[in-house]
Amino acid sequence: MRVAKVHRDRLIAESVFGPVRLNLPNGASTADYAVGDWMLVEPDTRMPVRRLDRKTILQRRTEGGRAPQLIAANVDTLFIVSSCNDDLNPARLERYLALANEAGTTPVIVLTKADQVADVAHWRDQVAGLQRGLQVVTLNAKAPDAALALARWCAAGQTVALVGSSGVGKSSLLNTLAGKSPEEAQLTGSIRVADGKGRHTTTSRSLHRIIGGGLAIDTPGIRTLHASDISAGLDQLFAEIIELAPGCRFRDCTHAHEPGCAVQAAVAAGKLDQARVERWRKLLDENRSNTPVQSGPRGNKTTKAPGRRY
Ligand SMILES: Nc1nc2c(ncn2[C@@H]2O[C@H](COP(=O)(O)OP(=O)(O)OP(=O)(O)O)[C@@H](O)[C@H]2O)c(=O)[nH]1
Ligand SMILES: [Zn+2]
Repeated sequence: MRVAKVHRDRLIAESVFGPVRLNLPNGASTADYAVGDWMLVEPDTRMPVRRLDRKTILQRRTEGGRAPQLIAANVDTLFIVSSCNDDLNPARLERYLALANEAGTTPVIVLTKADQVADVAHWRDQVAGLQRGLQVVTLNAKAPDAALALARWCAAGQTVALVGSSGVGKSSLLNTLAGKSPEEAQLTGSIRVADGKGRHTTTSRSLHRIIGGGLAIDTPGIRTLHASDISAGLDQLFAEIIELAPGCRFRDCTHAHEPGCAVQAAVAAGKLDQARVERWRKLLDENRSNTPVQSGPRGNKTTKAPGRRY
């Protein structure tokens, strides 16, 4: 079965027979499970036997949170949704890219509301350089052909997740991917679930079947994202800067003020955007101050992560 919804007190999974409420053993926490998890379940008791190893895991730390909060598991592609308008924010998109990289999912930037602008290339150009090899799709989230534009990531066996700020068109896009008109979406936005007592309760759904045969996970509630617990994901995001560092005169160069700095030289030569370097530094600092490091023999002490320099 595949976990479709994680509530504080219960887990709903999709089985070949439809949605099923799982029974967790005493003391088990639903917070240990993520939407998208694959579970072996004992059919009679509906108790989990085992959670299968995760291929990818999207997670983030909430303000003051002791453990990262699981967002979604086994996501192949993360659709990072933004719109062709002035709300488009490179720093915010870079946070989502770092999240995707760290999780092991392939990020795709989806720019909605392309039908409302004359010059789509202008908006595409603003995001294309945010990561090497980054895939960018521009579309109208409400038009049926949006599903076609994203079809290569939505085939059977594929799982996508959607993230992005409020109002960028995630719900619209999800409905289009699911092949639903807005009226239908209103009616079918929730599913009926049989609980242990044979009653039916209605719950909003997080795992959606989409045309093409894949599955989509929506992620309501991720309004703001702060970088934390990221390591390789940042190096991948800012590869063009990281690769310059060996050319600096000092091995512990901070690329801020040192003589012989290859990063500053690239900025001066117009090969690297100063704003991009500043965002990189800010994200590194943010990640560092939000990431507790485990220390001590039992790993129960939390201290600030040591400064990491390139
Ligand atoms: N013209 C046009 N309108 C769009 C597009 N995408 C979304 N909209 C409209 O923008 C508004 C917000 O879209 P939603 O799909 O509700 O956005 P959301 O990201 O789900 O927002 P939250 O539910 O707040 O997270 C709605 O009025 C949509 O009809 C698009 O590509 N083109
Ligand atoms: Zn340097």
